[in-house]
Order: sequence, then C-alpha cells, then structure tokens
Amino acid sequence: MRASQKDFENAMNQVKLLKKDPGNEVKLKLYSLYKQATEGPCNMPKPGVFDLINKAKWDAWNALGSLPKETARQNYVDLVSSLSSSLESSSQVEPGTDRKSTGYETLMVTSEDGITKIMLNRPTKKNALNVEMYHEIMHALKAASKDDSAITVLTGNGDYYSSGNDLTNFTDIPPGGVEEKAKNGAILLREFVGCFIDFPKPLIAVVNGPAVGISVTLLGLFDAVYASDRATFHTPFSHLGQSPEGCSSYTFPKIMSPAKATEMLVFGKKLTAGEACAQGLVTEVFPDSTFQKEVWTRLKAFAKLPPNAMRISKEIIRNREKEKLHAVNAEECSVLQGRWLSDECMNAVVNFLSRKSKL
Ligand SMILES: CCCCC/C=C/CC(=O)SCCNC(=O)CCNC(=O)[C@H](O)C(C)(C)COP(=O)(O)OP(=O)(O)OC[C@H]1O[C@@H](n2cnc3c(N)ncnc32)[C@H](O)[C@@H]1OP(=O)(O)O
Repeated sequence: MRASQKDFENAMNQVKLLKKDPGNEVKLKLYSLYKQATEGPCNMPKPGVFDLINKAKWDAWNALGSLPKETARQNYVDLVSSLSSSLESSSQVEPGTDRKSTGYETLMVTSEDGITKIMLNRPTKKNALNVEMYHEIMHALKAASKDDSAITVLTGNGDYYSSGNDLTNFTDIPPGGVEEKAKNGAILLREFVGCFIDFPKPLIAVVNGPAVGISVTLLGLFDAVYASDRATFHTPFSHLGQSPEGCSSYTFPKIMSPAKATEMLVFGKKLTAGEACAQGLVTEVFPDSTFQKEVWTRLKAFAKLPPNAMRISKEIIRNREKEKLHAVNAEECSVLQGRWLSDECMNAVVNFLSRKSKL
C-alpha cells in the first residue's frame, strides 16, 4: 500500500496524460498533495485576498497541516489512480487486476491486496461529512460488502480523520422549513448508521488524525480501530446543543463504563489516542511517524486470512446485538431530530458559521 518515489513519479506523469480536465477542486488537491509530499508543511506567507488563485493554492496546501510527506505521496498516488479510472475509458483498467476506483466526489475508494479502502476526501474542510458524503459512504459500504475484498477500511485524507457532521448541512432549509429539514436529517442519519450496523465484513478504522462528533461515535460499530498518536476523540454534543448518535449511547457505556461515557458524551471531554485506547475505544495506537507503514503492513496480513471465516466470526460476535443496535439508532435519531430544532443547537451552529466559536 505504501507508494514509492517511483510510484509518485509515475503518478506525476499520469496526471499530464489525463484526457479530461479533472476540475479546479481536484487540481487544488493534487497541487497541495504534491507540495506537501515534496516540500513538507506549508510555511510560505499567505497571499493577499485579491490574489485569488495563489490564495486558493495556499489554503489547500496549508489545510494539510503536518501531514507526513510519505502520507501525502501515498494520497497523491491514490488520487491520480482514482482519476485515471474515472476520467479515462474503463478499457484502461487492466483485466485481471483487483485494483479499482470510482468517481466519488467526496471519497477516494480503492481496492487492492484484499482491502477496500474508503478515504474521506474533503481535507480542506477537515473531512466534515456533508450530505453528499453521507450518501457516498453508504454507497461505498454497500459496494464493499459485495466486492471480493476480505476487509474494509475507513480513513481520512489530510491532517484530520474527520471533523464530524458538516455544520453547513443545517443551512440549506427546504420549503417545508426547519421541521422538514430535521425530519430528513433524521431519516438520512438512521439509514447511514444502519449501514455500519449491518456491514458484514471486518470493518477497520485507520484514524489518521483528530476525530470529532459522528466520526467518533461510529467507532463503537467498527471491528478494530487503529489510531495515530496525533489523533484525538471529541464528542462535544452538549456544547452543540445536540445528543449522542451512531449508537454511542449504547456502545460507549458498554465499551468504557457509563461514567467514562458520560464524560465524553455529556461533558464533551476530548480524549487523546492513548486515553481512548486505555478505555477500549481504540484497539492500538502507533507513533504518527510510522503509523501508515505499521498499520497497512498489519492490515495486509489480516486480508490474507480466509475471508469466509472472518465474515462468519464477525457475524457470531455481532449478530445478537444487531436488533438492539437498530432500536438504539432509531431512538437516537428521533431524539436528535428534536434537538436540531432547539435554540441551543441553532445558536451553536450560527456561532460556528459566523466564526464566533470553534471547538
Ligand atoms: C444527516 C445529518 C446527520 C447529523 C449527525 C450529527 C452529528 C454530530 C456531529 O458530528 S457534532 C460535530 C460537529 N463538528 C464540529 O462542531 C466541528 C466544527 N469545526 C471546528 O470546530 C474546527 O473547524 C476544527 C476544530 C475541527 C478545526 O479547526 P482548525 O482551526 O484546525 O481549522 P478550521 O476551523 O479553519 O477548518 C478548516 C475549514 O474546514 C471547515 N470545517 C471544519 N469542520 C467543519 C464542520 N464540522 N462543518 C463545516 N465546516 C467545517 C472550516 O469552516 C474551515 O472552512 P473555511 O476554510 O472555508 O473557512
């Protein structure tokens, strides 16, 4: 899975051969990953507000924060690979290889060495989950459940794993008003979390950086969680006037004790990776400098195990909880639907969007 310098150079050449323009957003991603991979974190002075093009480039590069050079190189290679498949004719995919990518807008999805990797890919927004991303993740999980990979991995592109629900999701109010918005949100959330509850293969989170909100709560539904020591785990629901989702009101007290779960889910205590590991939410923590190398070596070994045996073992570990989890999910979504209409929640969203507050 690690991209060599040679892979990186090949990818740079491939970019020049793309027949279709991949669009400005993708070009900015390519630029930022290239700069990060070759020069490291952005330490150039920020261009002036009227220098629009250079400012956009600077923003994209700067958003990668302290992402290690090797990870940027890998992400660049993955992005080019996904572009080559989605923008060129499908005949260019060699028959017989098991690598594939799809034209997702908010994800990079690849399948190789028995592993389907779903990478959240909005690094300039800290991988916040917008409505499109919720739908694309569901689509990618459904596809992964049927493909020939043995295990599935969720990870993030850039310096964050995910900053959770995209708070601008609250701004696009339909003709039916905020009530309709809240109702639609609850339906979408229930279906989304349901896909994680029902996912049949080993599902592993590779938590490459800080995780917030729903990206944390869902971890209780994963089969293993590997984290960089740069990762943090934060569920500030009360601060946002909201309440727990992702089945965390049930999984967290079981995983870490009711009192520890209360500290996180009610009081919004942010855990370090080490603390999350000590409390059982994270399986193992790795130093950031060797994180990708160590984790992918391990995952490749797991993916060589007999897939049917792994699937059946997961089923027997998880199945007796499924009905309960679906019931919890339904209840959490219904409570949250009410919370989204509360002044507490609306004020928190307005404060974030008007730049008055940050976590
Ligand atoms: C269907 C609906 C289901 C709903 C399910 C409910 C889930 C609950 C949750 O997930 S609650 C968690 C919600 N998340 C947050 O409250 C995080 C908000 N973000 C922040 O506080 C900060 O951005 C940060 C601490 C994550 C990172 O701070 P930093 O200073 O490092 O970076 P910036 O703030 O400059 O962020 C870079 C750009 O990314 C945008 N952004 C980051 N997070 C979100 C987000 N969650 N929603 C929308 N946008 C986000 C930020 O606005 C910057 O954009 P800009 O460059 O255009 O200004």
